[in-house]
Amino acid sequence: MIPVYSVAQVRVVESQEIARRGDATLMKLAATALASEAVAMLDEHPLTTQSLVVGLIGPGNNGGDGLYALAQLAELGCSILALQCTDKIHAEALADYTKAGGTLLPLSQGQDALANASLVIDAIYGIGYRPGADLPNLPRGARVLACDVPSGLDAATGLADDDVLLAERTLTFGAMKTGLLIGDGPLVTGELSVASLDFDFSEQNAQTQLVDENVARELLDQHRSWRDAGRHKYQRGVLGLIAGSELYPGAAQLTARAAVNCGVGLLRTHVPEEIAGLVAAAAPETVPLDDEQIREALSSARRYLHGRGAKISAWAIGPGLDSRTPPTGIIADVFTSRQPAVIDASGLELVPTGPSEQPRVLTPHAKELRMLLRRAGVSVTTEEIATDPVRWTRWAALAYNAVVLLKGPTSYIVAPNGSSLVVCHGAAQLATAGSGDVLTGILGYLLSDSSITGVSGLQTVSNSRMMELTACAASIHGYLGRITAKDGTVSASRLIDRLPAAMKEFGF
Ligand SMILES: NC(=O)C1=CN([C@@H]2O[C@H](COP(=O)(O)OP(=O)(O)OC[C@H]3O[C@@H](n4cnc5c(N)ncnc54)[C@H](OP(=O)(O)O)[C@@H]3O)[C@@H](O)[C@H]2O)[C@@H](O)CC1
Ligand SMILES: Nc1ncnc2c1ncn2[C@@H]1O[C@H](COP(=O)(O)OP(=O)(O)O)[C@@H](O)[C@H]1O
Repeated sequence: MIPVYSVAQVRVVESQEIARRGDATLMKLAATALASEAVAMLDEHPLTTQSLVVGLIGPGNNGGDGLYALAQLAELGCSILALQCTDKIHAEALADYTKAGGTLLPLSQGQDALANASLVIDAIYGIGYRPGADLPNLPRGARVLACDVPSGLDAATGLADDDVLLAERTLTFGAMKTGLLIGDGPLVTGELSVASLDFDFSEQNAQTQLVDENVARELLDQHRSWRDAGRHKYQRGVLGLIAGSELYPGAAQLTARAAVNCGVGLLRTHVPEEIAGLVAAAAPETVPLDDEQIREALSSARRYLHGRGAKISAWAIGPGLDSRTPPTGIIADVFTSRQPAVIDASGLELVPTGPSEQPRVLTPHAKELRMLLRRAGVSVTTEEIATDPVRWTRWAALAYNAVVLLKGPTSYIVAPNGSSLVVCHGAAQLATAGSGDVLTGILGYLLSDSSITGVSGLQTVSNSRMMELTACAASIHGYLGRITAKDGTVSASRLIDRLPAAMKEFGF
């Protein structure tokens, strides 16, 4: 997990580190990390003067980082140019840069250089940014590496000015900062990484934890064993899907196909008779599940306490249910079980508030979260949710005693105890009908697989593991969106077609 801190916390630790190691040392360390990120982006071995790196230099330490990095890049062999974007400039860094043979021009004289640049380093403003500055327009297609924070983004609030400098990559210093992950942050940072510079955050409590793809891979690997290869399909895990209606016949098919393409041991589907044929045709691997069989599965799961095998390992409830005629009774029975469940879409209208024995993940988008909160007696607008998403998601987690995943460009995963995870940097094209149904299929599958949940016998899945698996599902979904978007427009069906390849990337 990558701990995330507020800008205020970063400032506190930064001042301790400056006292310990000195300002210039830290800036040079930051610059070295920035220069090597630039080298990685140029992807030229060895660097030649053909590569021109242009630095946009601001008035404070962020500009200082940029100048030191340019000086280092000159030593590595590429052409460099600094463009002064504001009246002030960091004097010591400028002296170092000039000593390395660097030229400084006013921004107004740099248009040709910007048009020819192999790479632009945005070192105008970092965490000292106040909204409302004049920011330069860059040529279309410019490749931008942001130093610490894209200029024009408020690293505390995540709000970006309209003319924020969009980055292909952002290298942030000291620690991951909240504003890079909330609001506009994920839309403007591009690929995001941290150069920790060995800052000591041991006296600070992280605001939340970021789960990126590498972290997701580690979390998924935690309970895998070579013995997994010996499991039969029931041991692997059976997912029970309660979904679909004549009104929304597609959603159940999408979730079913997604779970099947994830490689689920067995998928059993409870859908209305009218659409059973459609679901079977869309996912012939599935086996139908009627009311009686569900009751049998639930009772056999209870008997499991006395040694008999449970037939369903996890549940996915809600995609495409008609909220006017849902199978209320059978769903209420499932809610009394101890098998983990993911509950989405109209299923959210049925989930009870209060304590429960079932480990649950609710997956609302903002409007559904508002509905969940209303059902729990809390009145809030979607605008209020957007301003403080973690707070309102936690309210729902508390009211429903469940892990709640608030979906959107950034996914917030919050447990009743207030702990939270963040997943972001999925493709914007994931905002397409049915993509949430695909997510439900992925998460349902993860919850059903014993080697992923790490539970056996009488154990039930802890909320912290439910959170981790929810973050893994969101991470796989984000990755899936990105690889699908690479070679064309995105639809839920195209996402599903790409799932086997995406799952392989996560160790399946
Ligand atoms: N944290 C760390 O661990 C490390 C941090 N390091 C680096 O330090 C950076 C922070 O440096 P910083 O404090 O000098 O702030 P920075 O963003 O350069 O800008 C401040 C200047 O911009 C000005 N200004 C702002 N908004 C404006 C506006 N709208 N319109 C006009 N002017 C505006 C502002 O003016 P003022 O508010 O003073 O009037 C001030 O002059 C950080 O991002 C990272 O790169 C590394 O070196 C080492 C490790
Ligand atoms: N702008 C965006 N960038 C990245 N991911 C997004 C964006 N908007 C939505 N998503 C993701 O797309 C999915 C949409 O789910 P949902 O709203 O339930 O759609 P549906 O009900 O049509 O299936 C969620 O996983 C959400 O996190």
